[in-house]
Amino acid sequence: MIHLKQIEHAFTLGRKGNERHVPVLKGIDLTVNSGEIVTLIGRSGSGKSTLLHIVGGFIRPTSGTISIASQDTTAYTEGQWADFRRRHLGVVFQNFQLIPSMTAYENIELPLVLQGTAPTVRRKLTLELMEQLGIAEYSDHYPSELSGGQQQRVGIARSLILNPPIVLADEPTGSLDSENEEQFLQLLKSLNRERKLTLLIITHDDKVAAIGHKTLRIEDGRLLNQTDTRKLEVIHS
Ligand SMILES: Nc1ncnc2c1ncn2[C@@H]1O[C@H](COP(=O)(O)OP(=O)(O)OP(=O)(O)O)[C@@H](O)[C@H]1O
Repeated sequence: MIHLKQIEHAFTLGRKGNERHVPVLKGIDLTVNSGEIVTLIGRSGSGKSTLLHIVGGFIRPTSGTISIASQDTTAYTEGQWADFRRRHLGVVFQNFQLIPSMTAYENIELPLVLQGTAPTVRRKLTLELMEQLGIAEYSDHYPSELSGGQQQRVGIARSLILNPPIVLADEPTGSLDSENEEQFLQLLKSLNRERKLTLLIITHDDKVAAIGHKTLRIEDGRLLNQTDTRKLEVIHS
């Protein structure tokens, strides 16, 4: 489903004429199969976010190839990536990125509005998903009126509303307490089971890493070992 081959990335720092290239990713090969949860663990600064931003098309790698859902996205323009993301990818960020002036309901509905979905269909889909994620009662709440755990659920609902087959999550439990973290991890596991959602999650938290069918460790821009913690068949049975 996601195939990265020999991805390298260097950031350019410094003024023009005096630039420095700082290599951050140094030849990453990564495969995420359909219906799999892959967790990527590593220290701060190891290159996790850069890698996820490359998979989401927010950063163009210096070299290497990217293929997602059988499409070679390596040379996509920003416009092509935006279109591709709408059809294939949901993205959950650590700080939720909810729009403060919109209610929970409006935040979740927004991708459907932008897509031009009819109001009655929008309402049905949004309410159904809020019900499924246990946030229906917070419909009229603004983000500032929600707890961290509730905001995170709104964030994931918004990333799921267009029913993407793949979700990318950057430190999704970073600001949750342990009880909310546990609930959120259960939610991700059930979405994986019920919707066969493919998940790529980056984290520095062992508890989050443990929900992966496969856990990869990144160190100084290189993937180290690959641990198949459990077999997919066992998880899905
Ligand atoms: N836009 C940028 N310009 C220059 N350097 C950057 C940029 N973004 C990241 N870096 C550098 O790339 C390296 C990897 O950063 P990245 O954010 O991918 O790490 P990370 O593993 O996600 O860290 P954290 O867990 O702290 O979020 C760091 O040394 C960082 O300083």
